[in-house]
Amino acid sequence: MTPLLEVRNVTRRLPEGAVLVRDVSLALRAGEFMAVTGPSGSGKSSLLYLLGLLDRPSSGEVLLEGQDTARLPASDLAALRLAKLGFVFQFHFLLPEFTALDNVLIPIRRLGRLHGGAARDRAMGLLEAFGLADAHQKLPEQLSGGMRQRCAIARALANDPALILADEPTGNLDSANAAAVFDIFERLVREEGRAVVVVTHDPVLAQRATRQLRLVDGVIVEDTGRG
Ligand SMILES: Nc1ncnc2c1ncn2[C@@H]1O[C@H](COP(=O)(O)OP(=O)(O)OP(=O)(O)O)[C@@H](O)[C@H]1O
Repeated sequence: MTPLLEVRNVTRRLPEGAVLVRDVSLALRAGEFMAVTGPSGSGKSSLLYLLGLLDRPSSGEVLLEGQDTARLPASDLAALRLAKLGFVFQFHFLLPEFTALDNVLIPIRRLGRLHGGAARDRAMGLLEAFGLADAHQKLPEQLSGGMRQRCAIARALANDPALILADEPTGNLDSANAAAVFDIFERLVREEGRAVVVVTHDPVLAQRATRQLRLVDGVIVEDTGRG
């Protein structure tokens, strides 16, 4: 079966020559939960941006559902990200002037597959699933840190992406809220068959993933899912 996402011999070099990611190849399938670990500056975020079509490799291929993305214009990449990928970052990036509900509704409306009540039902369903039903009219600043990050995850799932990419999503959370975020990721993988890639510094949380990818100096030094 075609992998959800495949990168082949991907290198990302800065114009002045520094190499952030060097000759990385991997395939990611539905139902995989992959933790990306490695020392600070080892290229974890750089790799995640390449996997998420937020950045382009200097060389190598990035295929989403078998489609080569190399020559797609930026607008097509943005459309693919909106429809097929969900992102969660260390900082929630919720829009401060919009309610929790509107933050989840905005990507649904931008994609335009669901309208009116159906769009609202989808957004409310996600907020309910993450314990935010009663908070749907609150602004981000009125939510706790854990609630904000769960709202950011609800937003990442708004358009039903097959793949969720998370960069240090628990970096600003206490251990209970961090564990709750990983509980959600496990559920998305086990019960819904999505794929999750999570960059984390936390070795205990990383062990909850089903696949471990370790980077040093932009190179994969361990990938338990290879083979
Ligand atoms: N656009 C850029 N311009 C210059 N340097 C960059 C750029 N992007 C990344 N870097 C540098 O490349 C290296 C790899 O960065 P990256 O953020 O991918 O590492 P990381 O493993 O995610 O690090 P951390 O764990 O500290 O977040 C770092 O030394 C970083 O400072």
